[in-house]
Amino acid sequence: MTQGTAQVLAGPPAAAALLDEARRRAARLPHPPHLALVRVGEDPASVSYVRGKAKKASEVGLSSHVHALPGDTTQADLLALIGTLNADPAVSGILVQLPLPAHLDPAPVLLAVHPAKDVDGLHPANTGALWNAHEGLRPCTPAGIMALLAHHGVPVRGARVVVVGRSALVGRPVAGLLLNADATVTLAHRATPDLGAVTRGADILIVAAGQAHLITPDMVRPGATVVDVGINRVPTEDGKGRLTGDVHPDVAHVAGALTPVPGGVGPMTVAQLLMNTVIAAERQHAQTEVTGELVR
Ligand SMILES: NC(=O)C1=CN([C@@H]2O[C@H](COP(=O)(O)OP(=O)(O)OC[C@H]3O[C@@H](n4cnc5c(N)ncnc54)[C@H](OP(=O)(O)O)[C@@H]3O)[C@@H](O)[C@H]2O)C=CC1
Ligand SMILES: Nc1nc(=O)c2c([nH]1)NC[C@@H]1CN(c3ccc(C(=O)N[C@@H](CCC(=O)O)C(=O)O)cc3)C=[N+]21
Repeated sequence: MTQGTAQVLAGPPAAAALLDEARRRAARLPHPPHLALVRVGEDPASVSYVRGKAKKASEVGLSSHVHALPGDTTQADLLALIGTLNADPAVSGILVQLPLPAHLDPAPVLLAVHPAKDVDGLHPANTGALWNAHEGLRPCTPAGIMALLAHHGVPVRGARVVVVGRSALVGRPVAGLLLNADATVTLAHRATPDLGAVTRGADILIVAAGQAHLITPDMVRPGATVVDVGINRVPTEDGKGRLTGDVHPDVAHVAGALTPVPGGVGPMTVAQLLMNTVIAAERQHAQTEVTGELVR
């Protein structure tokens, strides 16, 4: 049997287009949008992601500040910082990097971020808006996936889409965005019987399970578009480890198109965060023009 190789849906060129738009729109505002990045503790992945976000922010002309809190920060102290950032008119967007240390409860923290500054799109006001197709800030990875599909010309309207994973950060919101874009959406999770039978029904398969190589070639419809959201660190001989996705590399012989890891969804997440910061700043500016102040 001759096997094909899937088209690579590369993240960097699609992210560059999004970053260009963010840069252009930021330059039209009277002040550069400001992103407050809140990190608690020293989780190495979080340290590296937050550093990457701050670096990209400066590249598109946004200002940013990393609020690095010690690992033993109390819930009250974290909420107090968010309150200060909410009240500061110079702050356009606030991102609290997840996961938080185990002694902190993320739900009240996400609730505390003002919805107009919630550039992660995780406040219930924004998730509710998404599910009802109302205006709001959209979560970065899901919105980044939509931008990646659009950039590469993958049609969503009418497509049968299967999303593996139902987290608040990825699975649920990407399903909502796809539904809003007129896809027929199925959500699968650990209690889904015969996962392969479900995923084989997908024209577009989105995998956000956090399980290295969960999706094997037999689980993919020939010619399908596969979006691999998973970021799994696997050990290597040199001890440094390497990143791999939730999709087995051999899926490239079955799929029509496939996002790589790294270099697929990851760069879109960061670009969309900066786009969201610009959108938040634009809306705050428009509101200030009308009312003379930011309504809270
Ligand atoms: N590239 C990027 O920008 C980003 C990448 N990620 C990565 O994406 C992955 C998912 O992240 P996140 O959504 O936060 O993870 P969570 O662990 O919060 O959620 C994982 C979901 O996958 C489901 N799942 C896990 N194993 C299976 C299985 N064997 N069969 C079916 N469903 C399964 C779980 O089901 P159940 O609900 O039943 O437990 C759950 O709904 C991770 O690797 C993460 O690192 C995350 C954010 C951004
Ligand atoms: N409040 C919150 N919002 C998030 O958006 C959020 C979060 N918490 N916690 C963790 C996850 C994970 N996440 C990623 C961001 C960038 C890459 C990324 O840039 N990845 C590169 C590789 C990076 C590398 O080499 O380490 C790539 O895939 O090419 C990956 C993952 C955002 N998350």
